[in-house]
Amino acid sequence: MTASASGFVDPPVPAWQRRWRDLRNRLLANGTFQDLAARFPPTRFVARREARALFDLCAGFVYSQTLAACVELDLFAQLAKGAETVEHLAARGRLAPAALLRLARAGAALRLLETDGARVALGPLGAALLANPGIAAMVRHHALLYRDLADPVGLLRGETNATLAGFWPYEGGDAPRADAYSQLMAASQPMIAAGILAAWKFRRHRRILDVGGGDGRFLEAVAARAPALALMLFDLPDVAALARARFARAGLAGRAAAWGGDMRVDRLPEGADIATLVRVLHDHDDDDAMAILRNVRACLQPGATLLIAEPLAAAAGAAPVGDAYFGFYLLAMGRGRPRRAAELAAMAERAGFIGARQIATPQPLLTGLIAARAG
Ligand SMILES: CC(C)=CCC/C(C)=C/CC/C(C)=C/C=C/C(C)=C/C=C/C=C(C)/C=C/C=C(C)/C=C/C=C(C)/C=C/CC(C)(C)O
Ligand SMILES: C[S@@+](CC[C@H](N)C(=O)[O-])C[C@H]1O[C@@H](n2cnc3c(N)ncnc32)[C@H](O)[C@@H]1O
Repeated sequence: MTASASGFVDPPVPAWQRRWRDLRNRLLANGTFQDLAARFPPTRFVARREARALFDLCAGFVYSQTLAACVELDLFAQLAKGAETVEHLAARGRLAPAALLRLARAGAALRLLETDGARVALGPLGAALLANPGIAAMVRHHALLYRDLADPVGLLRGETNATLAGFWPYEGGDAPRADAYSQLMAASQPMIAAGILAAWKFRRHRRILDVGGGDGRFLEAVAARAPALALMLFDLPDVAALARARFARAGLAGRAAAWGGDMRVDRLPEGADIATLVRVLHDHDDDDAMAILRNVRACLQPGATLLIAEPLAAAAGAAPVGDAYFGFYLLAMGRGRPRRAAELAAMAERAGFIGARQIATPQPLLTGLIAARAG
């Protein structure tokens, strides 16, 4: 592994791969080669696939906004029970029928919807979205992210006053905003919890401490799977108060407790045999992430388990999610970075954990999982 000036760690590229990359790039950047490849039957398929991939990158924002329009008009929920006529959907959305049909055709091209021109039904991706209401919440939330990304170079230069940073006011205490971001996290948490619960058996533990546990949505899901487990949560004071309210509503007050404070410096509650950091470390720059890991280690007995769950950089089959999506998301948020599994494992070991290893999850696109033991 080699560390660059920015602190990012990349495996070295072998010399033969660098030579092949240079040759490939010289060919691909040559217009005559492209013309020939597009006409020559054996390479035509690849040429079309690459052109389509590049077009999709050019048009990605338009596709995202097609999805945003469907979500804003609540089309997926309206179609949950079956197809509806273009006229009916147009009237509900206060659109001209021709405008609704334009959206339906765009949605059909993106597999979100299906239409025969008179009626509109869910497409396979629209149907999948219905099962995960957190996706629609994220699509709505992206209005903030895309505003900040209107000038991506300005954002990279640190010249943009990013609105997303104001959505996540970790410093300073702001109860209404903590409520807003905790609602967004709670809406998307079931997708994350499902992956973690499929990959790790919580029944074998006695007491869990969820650090940066938000409003307790993750612990509520764990509690249903492990009925004997005692539940502890630590988060900023305004958020810990939301967790207490959720535990009371869910009838968990007898087995759950929440503490408020700063997880980087304040003493964490002791006695857990498993501590979890779910979508927490990537929000923080390296010094703070190390402070959190050391603080978690300090509250655990040797042998206790640490689970880190977050989208990983360079995840097999999901590389753009970590490095492109979360790379820019966290830049707009003003701190943190996506990390590779090996980086997180090395950081956990520097903080006093041993045996750090990656655990497979059913949807690496949504969350990666690292397990380690307190040394
Ligand atoms: C039935 C027939 C005929 C065939 C079946 C064929 C078959 C088996 C098909 C598979 C169907 C299937 C199981 C589909 C499943 C689809 C799923 C699970 C889709 C899930 C999609 C999830 C998405 C799009 C998630 C998006 C999440 C986002 C954008 C999350 C953003 C998170 C943010 C911004 C977090 C911020 C936290 C912070 C601040 C960084 O810490
Ligand atoms: C992205 S959210 C994840 C919440 C939850 N784990 C989930 O996955 O839904 C990060 C959480 O860390 C909390 N947090 C951020 N900085 C903190 C700090 N210094 N001390 C305690 N909690 C903090 C936030 O309040 C928030 O609830």
